[in-house]
Amino acid sequence: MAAPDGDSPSPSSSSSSSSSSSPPRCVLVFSGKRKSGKDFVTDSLRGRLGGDVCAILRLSGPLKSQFAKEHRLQLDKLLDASDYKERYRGDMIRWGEARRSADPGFFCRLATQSDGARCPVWLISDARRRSDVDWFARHHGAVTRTVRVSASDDTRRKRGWVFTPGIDDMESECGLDSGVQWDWNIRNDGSDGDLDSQLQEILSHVELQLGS
Ligand SMILES: Nc1ncnc2c1ncn2[C@@H]1O[C@H](COP(=O)(O)OP(=O)(O)OP(=O)(O)O)[C@@H](O)[C@H]1O
Ligand SMILES: C[C@@](O)(CCOP(=O)(O)O)CC(=O)O
Repeated sequence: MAAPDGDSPSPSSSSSSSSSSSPPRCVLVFSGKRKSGKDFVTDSLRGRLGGDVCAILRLSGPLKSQFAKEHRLQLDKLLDASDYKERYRGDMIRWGEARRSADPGFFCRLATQSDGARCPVWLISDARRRSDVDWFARHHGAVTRTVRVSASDDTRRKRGWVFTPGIDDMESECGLDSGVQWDWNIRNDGSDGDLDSQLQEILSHVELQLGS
């Protein structure tokens, strides 16, 4: 994976950027469109691996937290799959892009400095831009793998997705439609059984990385 993201590594943004003394043993960077099931898939993987070894790190976590503070909004509702979040999505995208244009690694660095980053396995649940993928390649390249989660528009609609111009046709949703060679492509349209068999390969990889 290429790694030019333009932010200059500092002691707090290098591979020792987590609050852990040891760097992660395995980093999985997930991407997918709205309602493709990124959270569902990463929750499912963490459920199997266990919360003691595996943390879900959301790039949108520090973004939503700061956005909620500045705009006096309810953070818990921005974090779940609610209509409330969708109401503010456009504003959050624009707010985040202003930060990213000054420092493309801004949210990657914050997410990997959270408490969860003490775990040896990181599931980065929401890469949306090339700069996100490049940041992990640059700082944790040896242990980073990428996963694209897809679902048909029909499935996504059944999960509540409504095409919204200005969101679904912009970088936040389309920035990783091409240009990345995904290590795994997960099709999340069907039953739990279908998903389980696809996740098995990823779980085997993680277990190998952990040496178990
Ligand atoms: N395989 C599945 N089986 C059952 N329900 C699913 C499955 N995948 C996703 N869902 C449900 O679809 C909805 C959207 O999934 P999820 O929140 O994981 O998507 P997302 O890609 O994280 O979306 P967003 O980017 O909008 O946050 C949730 O209610 C989730 O529980
Ligand atoms: C503002 C934004 O982070 C919202 C992401 O929300 P979610 O991952 O769909 O819950 C999207 C973006 O960064 O472009």
